[in-house]
Amino acid sequence: MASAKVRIAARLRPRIDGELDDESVKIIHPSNTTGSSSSSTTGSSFITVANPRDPTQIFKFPFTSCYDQDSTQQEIYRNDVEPLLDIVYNGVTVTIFAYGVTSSGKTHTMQGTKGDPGVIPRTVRGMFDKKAGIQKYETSFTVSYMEIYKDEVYDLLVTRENAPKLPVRENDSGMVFVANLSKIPISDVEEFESIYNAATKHRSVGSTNLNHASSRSHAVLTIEVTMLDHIANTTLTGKINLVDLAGSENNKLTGNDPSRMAESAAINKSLSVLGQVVHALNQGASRIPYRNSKLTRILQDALGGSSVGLLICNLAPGIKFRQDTLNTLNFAVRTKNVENRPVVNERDNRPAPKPHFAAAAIQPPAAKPAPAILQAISTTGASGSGDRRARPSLVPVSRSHRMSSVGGQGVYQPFGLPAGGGPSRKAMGMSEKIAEGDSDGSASLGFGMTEKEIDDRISKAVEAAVEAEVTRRLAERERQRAEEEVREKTERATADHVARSRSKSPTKENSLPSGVLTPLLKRHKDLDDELKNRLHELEKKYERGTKETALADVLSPVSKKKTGRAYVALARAHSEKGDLDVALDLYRKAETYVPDNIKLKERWILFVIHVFLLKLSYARTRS
Ligand SMILES: Nc1ncnc2c1ncn2[C@@H]1O[C@H](COP(=O)(O)OP(=O)(O)OP(=O)(O)O)[C@@H](O)[C@H]1O
Repeated sequence: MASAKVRIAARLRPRIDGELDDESVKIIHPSNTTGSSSSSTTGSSFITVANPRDPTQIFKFPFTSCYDQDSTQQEIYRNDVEPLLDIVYNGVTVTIFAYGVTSSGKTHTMQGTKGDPGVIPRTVRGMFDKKAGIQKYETSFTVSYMEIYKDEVYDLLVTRENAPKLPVRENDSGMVFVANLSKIPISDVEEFESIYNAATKHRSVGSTNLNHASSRSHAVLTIEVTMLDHIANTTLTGKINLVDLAGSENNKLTGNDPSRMAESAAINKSLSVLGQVVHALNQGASRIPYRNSKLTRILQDALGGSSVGLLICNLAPGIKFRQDTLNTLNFAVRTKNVENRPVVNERDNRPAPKPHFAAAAIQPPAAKPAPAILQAISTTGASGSGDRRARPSLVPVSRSHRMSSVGGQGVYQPFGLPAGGGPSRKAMGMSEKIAEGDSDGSASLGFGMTEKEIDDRISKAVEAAVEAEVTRRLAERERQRAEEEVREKTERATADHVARSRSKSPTKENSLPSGVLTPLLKRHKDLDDELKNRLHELEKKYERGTKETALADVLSPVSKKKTGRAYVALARAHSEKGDLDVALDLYRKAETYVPDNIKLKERWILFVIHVFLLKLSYARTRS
């Protein structure tokens, strides 16, 4: 299956007023190219950076596209962005992101100014220009625009006061998407510009020592093009994500106040997770930490996924940025090894074959398996094959979508649609053929049966299946009812017992006999430091009787898991000491942190039953 590496372009911005530039960052073009940028075909431009600690040592970074201080917005668009539009028009998702330290020129490159527009406005114009040359489809466009601010996603196309935090979700096929994000239809460039200009004002921007209009969020603009082919009855969906990342920051240089610091911490954390994702992909790690930040979850498709990626690295020339420049270039070097497996998003709009023919006793000739990349990809980024398989597109694709892997020589070769006639088409052919029979349903279909006989067989098979399903559901309902009854009884008994012990000793429920951790920690020498610290914290908190209420909501998934584990360990320790009520409560608390952990739920229910039975037998013995 053809793969495509993430393409890299690097751009050095000009020196700005008051900035000291010792010219230690240089763009070197091959002698045979004219102008300020290399074409993407020469591949021999490179960037040199002097080591900040030892200026005699020069680091060299070769990239296919390098742009110096005199490069223009048009050059970048023409060389690196415009060729990607054909890919979008072939039903593939393209993601372009601008990366670099704060004030390195990301927003200038992506957004630009009214007089000197950047990648975003040029891309939209280019998309509309290309549409005119495509007669085959009925084409429509939509725009969506979001920002990720302090690891929360907001819709930039709604007014700020009304903008709720949007959840990032995964559909049944493992596609990551932002729920409830608006998608506005656009019919021309002017319409786009009025929406975009208004929305950009909603973006979180603040002043720092390094940039008076510094982006405090990551912004993701998506243009989706839907192409309806009325003759073939298919829909092709191409997308381009244009991402202006917030810049990494050194708080000593930015002079950030406490509120800027909080923003800065979120920015630096998400960028560091981005680095970890790239590192893990390069290592062929079994777990890629996409889920550790919203940014990487949303960009999952562009890194090791099914879209085509272009990373524009923005560099600032000032002396004070030297280390950041090296960090950015090192990130670019690592990213250029990341491989994606682009797929074409095409949906067959023809009605599915009648279900009874599909399920019939007569089996149509076995269709070849669809080249659906979705079958082969890991949907969570956390599963374990270890290879660098593509992850799914950001596009939530309906089940009827046909996803074909993109063939061809490389990312920048425009490619045609895969030839028609996939399995669904074959199945369709079959049903069409059967439907040609006589209207009285008595025509022989060449399988030794009339259509009526086939229908009878199918009806019987369906009836039997329905009956079996009804029986299964009734049994399941009965089982759940019985379980519920046991649980209710147990809870009632436990509540009575707790109430009784409370009346005897009001503080007992929250008290933790000191030293309970010592034997536990001795036994579990393998507990890591973080878990140990967490246990100590919990012990203290428990002694103070602190309420857990909203804590579970604010922790990261990893912290929640660790806290859940810590509670389980404490619960066990208490259970072994015979403090069953305390243990019960701790299990319940553990469950609030990891509500999806079925094993824990089972363990908790068993424990509740165990306590209930113990108490019952104790009560019987006493009476
Ligand atoms: N190629 C360029 N030509 C002229 N000016 C530029 C260029 N690139 C950046 N600048 C100027 O440099 C300053 C910083 O650029 P910009 O705001 O785009 O940086 P940024 O990387 O987006 O910063 P932040 O991460 O803080 O948002 C701006 O004043 C911008 O106009």
